[in-house]
Amino acid sequence: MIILDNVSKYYPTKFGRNYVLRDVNVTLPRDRNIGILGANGAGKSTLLRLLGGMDMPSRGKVTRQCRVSWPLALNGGFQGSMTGRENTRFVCRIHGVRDTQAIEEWVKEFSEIGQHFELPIKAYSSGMKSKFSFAVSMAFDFDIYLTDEITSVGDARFKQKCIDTFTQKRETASLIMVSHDMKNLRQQCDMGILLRNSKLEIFENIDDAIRIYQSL
Ligand SMILES: Nc1ncnc2c1ncn2[C@@H]1O[C@H](COP(=O)(O)OP(=O)(O)OP(=O)(O)O)[C@@H](O)[C@H]1O
Repeated sequence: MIILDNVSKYYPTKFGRNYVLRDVNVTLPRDRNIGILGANGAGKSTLLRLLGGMDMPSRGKVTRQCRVSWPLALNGGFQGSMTGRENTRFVCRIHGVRDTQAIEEWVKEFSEIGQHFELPIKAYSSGMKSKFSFAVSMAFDFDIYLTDEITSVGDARFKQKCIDTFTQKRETASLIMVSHDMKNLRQQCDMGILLRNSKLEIFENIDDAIRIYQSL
C-alpha cells in the first residue's frame, strides 16, 4: 500500500504557488495495476516521483508499506560524478544489499554500456543513462514498479529485452504507470487515477477512467 495523507505539492513561481496536488487523501493498493491519466502539465510525473520518494510533498505525508521502485529509466536520479559501478553499489547499500558484486556485474551486462560502466555517469549519452537506469531498476525486486513510458529505453532490440525482463518481474509485482497511450494503459492496468485540478479521482476500472478523461 502507498498512503497519501493530506498531501499537497506546489512549486513556487513568480505568479505564486503552482499547485500540482492539494489536500489529497488516498490509499493505493499493493495488488492492483494502476494507470495515471491527466493532461500535459497536470502533475503525473510529479505524482510518480512523490510515490517513489524521489520528491517530497510540500505538506502532508506519503507512506510506503511495501517496496516501491523509483520511476523506471529515470535519468536524473544518479550521482553524475560517480561511475556506473559506484552508483550501482550506492543503490545496493540503500537497499540493504551487502554483497554488491553480483548485482554490479548483472547491471554491467544488462545495460550493455561496456567500459562506460567504469566512467562517471555525467559522461553518458542520454540513451546510455536510460539503459543503465533501467538495468539498475531490474536488478532489485520491488512490490510496485513505477513507470513513465518504458518505450523510451534504447533501440528496438534493447526495448524488447526490457519488456521481456519487466514482464517476468510483473509476475510477482504490480505497476503504477503514467501514459498518454490509452491502448497501452488498457493492456497494462486494471485501475485508473485521473489527475486534474490538483486532485486525484480514483476509478476501480481503467475503462471508466479513460472514458471520463477522453470526454474532458
Ligand atoms: N522542478 C520543477 N520546478 C518547477 N515547476 C515544476 C517542476 N516540475 C514540474 N513543475 C510544474 O508542475 C506541473 C506538473 O508537471 P509534471 O511534469 O508533473 O506534469 P505531467 O502531467 O507529467 O506533464 P506531461 O504530461 O506534459 O509530461 C507543471 O506545471 C510543471 O511546470
